[in-house]
Amino acid sequence: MKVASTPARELAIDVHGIVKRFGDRVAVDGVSLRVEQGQIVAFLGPNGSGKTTTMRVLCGLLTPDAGEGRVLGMDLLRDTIRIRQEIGYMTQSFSLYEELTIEENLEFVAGLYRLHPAREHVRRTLADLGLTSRRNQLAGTLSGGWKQRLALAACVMHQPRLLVLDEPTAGVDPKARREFWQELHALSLAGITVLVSTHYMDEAERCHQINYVSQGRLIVTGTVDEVIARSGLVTWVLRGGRMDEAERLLRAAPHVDQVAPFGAELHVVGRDGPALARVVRQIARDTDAQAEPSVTRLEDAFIHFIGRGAPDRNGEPA
Ligand SMILES: Nc1ncnc2c1ncn2[C@@H]1O[C@H](COP(=O)(O)OP(=O)(O)OP(=O)(O)O)[C@@H](O)[C@H]1O
Repeated sequence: MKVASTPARELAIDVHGIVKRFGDRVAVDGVSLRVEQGQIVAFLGPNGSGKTTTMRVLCGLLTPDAGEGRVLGMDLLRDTIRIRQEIGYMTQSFSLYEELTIEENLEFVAGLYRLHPAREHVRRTLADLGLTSRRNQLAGTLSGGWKQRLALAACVMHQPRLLVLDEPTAGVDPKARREFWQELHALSLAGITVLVSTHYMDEAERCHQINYVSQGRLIVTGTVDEVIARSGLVTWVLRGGRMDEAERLLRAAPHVDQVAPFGAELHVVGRDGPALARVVRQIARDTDAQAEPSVTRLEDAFIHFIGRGAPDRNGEPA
């Protein structure tokens, strides 16, 4: 046993070369990933890029066609039943019994998982998720945010070590989304590893690790800062002056990869820093605008990665 190579923090996920095919379609294409225990990990990418399939393979719900690795210290290929017992999975269309109360829904789930004593598991889960005062409310009368909180309660009641959430906040208002993310961070602090797919940049920015998926491949992995740095992009902001004209000139200018209006500002992004600076300063002068360098945002980095998308294996446009 090589003690010296033991990582500082235990790895919840350590997989290599994962491939998953559906017929001729390669949904996951050679994914390798390491995730430390207790991290919140985002999967981003266009619809159909393989986020859900990747997460399903990683939590033992789908068997990969190739690849190997360990999840929660167990063998991804041999220990799938044991891995599944340790995961909580919230699908895109989580289902609740609308005609049952919050408490009755959780009692039902406790029965499915054969949790004993069920009453105690339900009581603890209601308290942990801030649902106790609403426990007698019918699920069908809950707002989107509370329904989603109940769905989260249902998938953490059996105390999983790995939580898999497939676009959990789609259609939920900003306040409820923020509260939901506070819950995820509390779970993370308790040592639970969270895999979450999302299309929201602000949610990605709340994660310890971001994975950008395109056509089944991991295009980039890292922290927010690492992902932005890997894009190699430089950003300038223009304000004041004749913005319509500035935008038109910038779109036609060399060394400008992206131009995006934000309120009264234009964000201009490119890869060649000195060349971009020259172009932006000239156009700012010509349009009576002020120009200054700015911080590259995650969204700009992703738009850059989308544009570069990996070669398509499935014969569809990138
Ligand atoms: N059970 C299945 N049988 C056949 N093809 C599938 C199956 N599940 C997924 N696919 C295909 O695999 C590819 C990846 O799908 P997946 O659902 O993983 O993408 P996604 O990034 O999660 O998409 P979305 O953002 O729309 O949820 C798609 O082309 C999809 O049609």
